[in-house]
Amino acid sequence: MARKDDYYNRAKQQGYRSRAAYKLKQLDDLENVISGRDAVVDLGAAPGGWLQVAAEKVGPQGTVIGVDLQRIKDLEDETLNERVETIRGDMTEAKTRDRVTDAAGGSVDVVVSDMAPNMSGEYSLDQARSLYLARQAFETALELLESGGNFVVKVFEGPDVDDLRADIDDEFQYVRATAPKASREESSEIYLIGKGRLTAPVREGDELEVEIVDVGSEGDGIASVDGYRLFVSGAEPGDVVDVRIEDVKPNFGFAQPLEE
Ligand SMILES: C[S@@+](CC[C@H](N)C(=O)[O-])C[C@H]1O[C@@H](n2cnc3c(N)ncnc32)[C@H](O)[C@@H]1O
Repeated sequence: MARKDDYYNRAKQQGYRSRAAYKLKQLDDLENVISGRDAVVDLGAAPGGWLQVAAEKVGPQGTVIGVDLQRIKDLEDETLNERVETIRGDMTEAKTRDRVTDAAGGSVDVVVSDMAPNMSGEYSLDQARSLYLARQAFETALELLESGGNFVVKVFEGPDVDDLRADIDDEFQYVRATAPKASREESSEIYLIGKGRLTAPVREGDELEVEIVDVGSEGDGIASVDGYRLFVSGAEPGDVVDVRIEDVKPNFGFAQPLEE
């Protein structure tokens, strides 16, 4: 196994602009964040290590939009560079977020953020700034992600990270926190991965009345809640039933009738 300091040398040898490139590779190995043909937004993208990895992963039919306060130089590899667009701006400003939304054409499959504040050396201040940047990235993800889309965000460990994690969990199928091997040993950064953006109008545990309008291939009743398909076990077309939501997937969910 490579020692942590070896990532710097490896990046040099393999033509990646930063050792951070290996963090995105490891996060993607863990949770399959980026697929071929995806449209990806990369926040805090300079100097461009994650951009290179994302451009490789999306393939010739995919696109990557990189945003940073710093100017990002064109990628040396012309084939990869064709998939990439860069925006110079501050993600805490509405005008930058508007530019990103325009460039994305309204929606994308993946939002990743490696944004980090300029370090003051005072941990509590740096941590609070990191959390603020992570919250900005989360807002951007909620605005841009398609149903089923994925989100990765860096944050420094500390107060209120659990709240951020819980908020991500509410909006995705699940959330996972991890510190990739390529992070420096002394680093207090973690990455939160939100898998499967939920745009469904219901959440696990909700109770509501639904009308069964169809029957599924396995005999479950099917209700429609604002166009979202809900499978209700033991119910038949025409029934009006009070149900509890048991499981919410991006494009359909499961519910159980409540006991009378
Ligand atoms: C750790 S570096 C990113 C490294 C990058 N993922 C790579 O692989 O090369 C963090 C970046 O976040 C950027 N950043 C910090 N605050 C930002 C903000 N408000 N808007 C946009 N970018 C920001 C910094 O300029 C810096 O380039």
